[in-house]
Amino acid sequence: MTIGIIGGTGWIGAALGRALLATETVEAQDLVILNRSGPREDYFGHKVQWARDCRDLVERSEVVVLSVRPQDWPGLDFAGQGRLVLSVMAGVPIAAIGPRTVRAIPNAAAEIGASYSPWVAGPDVTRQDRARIAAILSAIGREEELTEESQLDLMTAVPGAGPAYPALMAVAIMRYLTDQGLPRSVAEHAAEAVICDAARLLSGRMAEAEAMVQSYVDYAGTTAAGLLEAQRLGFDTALQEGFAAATRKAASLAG
Ligand SMILES: NC(=O)C1=CN([C@@H]2O[C@H](COP(=O)(O)OP(=O)(O)OC[C@H]3O[C@@H](n4cnc5c(N)ncnc54)[C@H](OP(=O)(O)O)[C@@H]3O)[C@@H](O)[C@H]2O)C=CC1
Ligand SMILES: O=C(O)[C@@H]1CCC=N1
Repeated sequence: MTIGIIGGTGWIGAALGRALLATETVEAQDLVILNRSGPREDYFGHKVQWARDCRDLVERSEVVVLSVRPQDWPGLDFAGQGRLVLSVMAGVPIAAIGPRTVRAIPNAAAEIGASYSPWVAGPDVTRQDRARIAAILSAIGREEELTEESQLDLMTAVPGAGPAYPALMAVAIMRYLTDQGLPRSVAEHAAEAVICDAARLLSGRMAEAEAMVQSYVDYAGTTAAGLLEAQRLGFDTALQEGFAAATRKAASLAG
């Protein structure tokens, strides 16, 4: 299968291109890249094809990945020519791209093969197309087909943000500890212990998240004191409002 990535040197496009090569989902000679800044001799240790423009890329590709920023989409001289298209663009609807389009929302954990990439298929996407899309997205992590395109704005707002909200929490943890006089290095270790290590207890057990919070509250110790005060001051409300603002922004990108 030949795969072309428009935006293949960007944050998500490069993570996908690198993963497709690393997992041998595509051979280097079957990967076609287009960007704004021009060809590079080396693409993650491989010699790939570089397209002159969108038309050239589409002609050389069986599957075309669209990975430019939403604001660059209107200026892109793109015609799918009936090809299977995988768009990762936030906010750009299937109707604006073409009926044989799958829209997916990956996240930055694609860099380490740990993205969650929900996707929705357009009306002309076949069963074989779906299998191809699943194979491509599996190179960067887990994929899941959803039924409604409107669900993708929610996916953009929440899992699409990748490590952003955990990073915000890490910053808060480190600021609290350094404000109390701890060395920055110790604060970093403590934040990593919470955000990266302890949170692994939830892996594969998200259905138990509410019970986990409740078990700390019932324990009535130091963690309960902290959780209850954070909730009283609007911890949950602030996150709900943040997610809602991100969802509104995703919905507004369609113009
Ligand atoms: N970043 C994220 O966490 C996520 C991003 N997305 C979506 O993925 C898409 C890509 O985002 P991201 O990778 O972050 O963006 P980047 O800005 O990192 O990458 C954009 C890419 O598009 C290329 N490009 C821009 N304009 C053109 C053009 N006219 N012709 C050819 N190539 C062009 C750029 O080339 P050059 O480098 O040469 O300028 C670059 O390779 C977006 O639509 C975004 O909504 C979805 C989920 C998560
Ligand atoms: O922050 C952003 O705009 C990108 C697109 C989707 C998620 N992250």
